[in-house]
Amino acid sequence: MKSNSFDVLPDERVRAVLRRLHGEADRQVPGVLLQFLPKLPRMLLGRPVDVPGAEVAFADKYLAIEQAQGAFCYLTARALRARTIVEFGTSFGVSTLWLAAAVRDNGGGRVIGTELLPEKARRAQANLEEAGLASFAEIRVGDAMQTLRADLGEVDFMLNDGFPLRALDVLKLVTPALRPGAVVVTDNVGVFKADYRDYVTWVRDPRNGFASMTVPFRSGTEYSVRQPDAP
Ligand SMILES: C[S@@+](CC[C@H](N)C(=O)[O-])C[C@H]1O[C@@H](n2cnc3c(N)ncnc32)[C@H](O)[C@@H]1O
Repeated sequence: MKSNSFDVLPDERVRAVLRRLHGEADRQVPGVLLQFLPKLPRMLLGRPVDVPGAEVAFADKYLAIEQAQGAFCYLTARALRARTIVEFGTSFGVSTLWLAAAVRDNGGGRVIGTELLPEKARRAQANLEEAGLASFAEIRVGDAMQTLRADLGEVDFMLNDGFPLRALDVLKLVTPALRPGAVVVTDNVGVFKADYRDYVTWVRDPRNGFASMTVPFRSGTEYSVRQPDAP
């Protein structure tokens, strides 16, 4: 049977906004691939490609998680009964909408999103409002290494979807706030293998308090669970 990721969402208003946003994101994919073309030789040689300031080159691009990943995050957050979710990398808010819907359907709470670029954060806020989810998300504008430094509360779920360069630093910053059993989902570890090598090595080292594996979504998604006996 053909899967329809949007079917997991009970609210047609949220489904309608996400359908539009995923459509726009999908139409940008060929342009994004073109932008990556010059980096292809480095990727094939197993070298890192992320560079400081890369956000600016993708300022008009969604770079969103795919629909199935959105549904997977929504269902995971529902299963965890997540009330507090941290998101590194909000962009135009596609993942934020999936997560805010989960928080609302769990009875309330907040998604703490983070976006470096103010215009992207503004668009994400407008999309949350259109979906009726604005009161379940707070988008912090600026570098996640600063904006996630305080006021997180006890975190049930984290989507680590900023650029790879900062992924491990941001995870280390948020880790003390993760409750036992919290889940961390990190997109693109398969595509940006070299960029995420240190991240994956760290999160899979049991001494750091996670159990972790790659889930075979198109781009390779690392799925990590904070262990109850974590240090
Ligand atoms: C892959 S996109 C996020 C896509 C989004 N999660 C979605 O599914 O729609 C990554 C985003 O992280 C933002 N970003 C990169 N580095 C950042 C940083 N240090 N702090 C906050 N945001 C950052 C970029 O501007 C970009 O919009």
